[in-house]
Amino acid sequence: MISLQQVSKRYALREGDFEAVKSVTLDIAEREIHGIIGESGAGKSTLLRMMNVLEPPDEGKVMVNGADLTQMSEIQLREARRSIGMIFQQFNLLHNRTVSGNVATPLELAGIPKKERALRVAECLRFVGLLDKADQYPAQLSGGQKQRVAIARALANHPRVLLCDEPTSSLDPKTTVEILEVLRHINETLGVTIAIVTHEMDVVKRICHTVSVMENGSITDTFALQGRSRDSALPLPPSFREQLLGEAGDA
Ligand SMILES: Nc1ncnc2c1ncn2[C@@H]1O[C@H](COP(=O)(O)OP(=O)(O)OP(=O)(O)O)[C@@H](O)[C@H]1O
Repeated sequence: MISLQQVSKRYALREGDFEAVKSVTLDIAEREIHGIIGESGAGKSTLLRMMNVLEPPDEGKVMVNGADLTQMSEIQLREARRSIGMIFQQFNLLHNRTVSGNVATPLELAGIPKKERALRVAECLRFVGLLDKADQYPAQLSGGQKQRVAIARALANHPRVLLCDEPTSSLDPKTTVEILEVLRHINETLGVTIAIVTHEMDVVKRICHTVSVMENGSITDTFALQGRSRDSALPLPPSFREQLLGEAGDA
């Protein structure tokens, strides 16, 4: 479903080029929840943002749902991105629009007629349990509620893929669990493939089927959790693997 083939990303810094992602190859199967875990600065967010070419790779291919995003024109890319939703740590809501206005935004951009739009907004808000907040503004909501709005917005165009960049890092433990359950529900009931970047082991243990460990711009390990059969693409167990597999049974 998502296939990164030897993707690299360099940033030009005053002291020279810095390679944030170094020739990474990664395949995420349809309906999988794949975690990308690693320390701060490892390149996780950069890698995730390459999956919808929000960050264009300097080298390599990005295939999503059989199409090569790196070969697309801006117009084709805009169309392809409709099937790839994204959520962020800081929610990225529009503060001057109501909850329903936020969820309606991608539908407006896609040219969906008003009546159909209103029905879809209500459907998405019902899905995340926030229909009663439709007319409120983001400032009136808790962090967990804001992330639910962001999720509803990401679902509006019926995506096949959802990219999550540290979606629970601003939330308390109880709200984190609630949001992860929403993501699991999306995966199970809508069949959406999910890639989730996190530095929290608990996030991976709770919902991921497979996980990649990132260090210094490279993936050093990829393996399956929760009894899912997906063999490691790379040898040898570093500490993340031991910690995750050692306790995965309790998850
Ligand atoms: N636009 C940019 N310009 C220059 N350097 C960047 C840019 N974006 C990211 N970097 C650098 O690339 C490296 C990887 O960043 P990235 O945000 O992908 O890491 P991360 O693993 O997601 O870290 P964190 O968990 O702290 O968000 C970091 O050293 C970062 O400083």
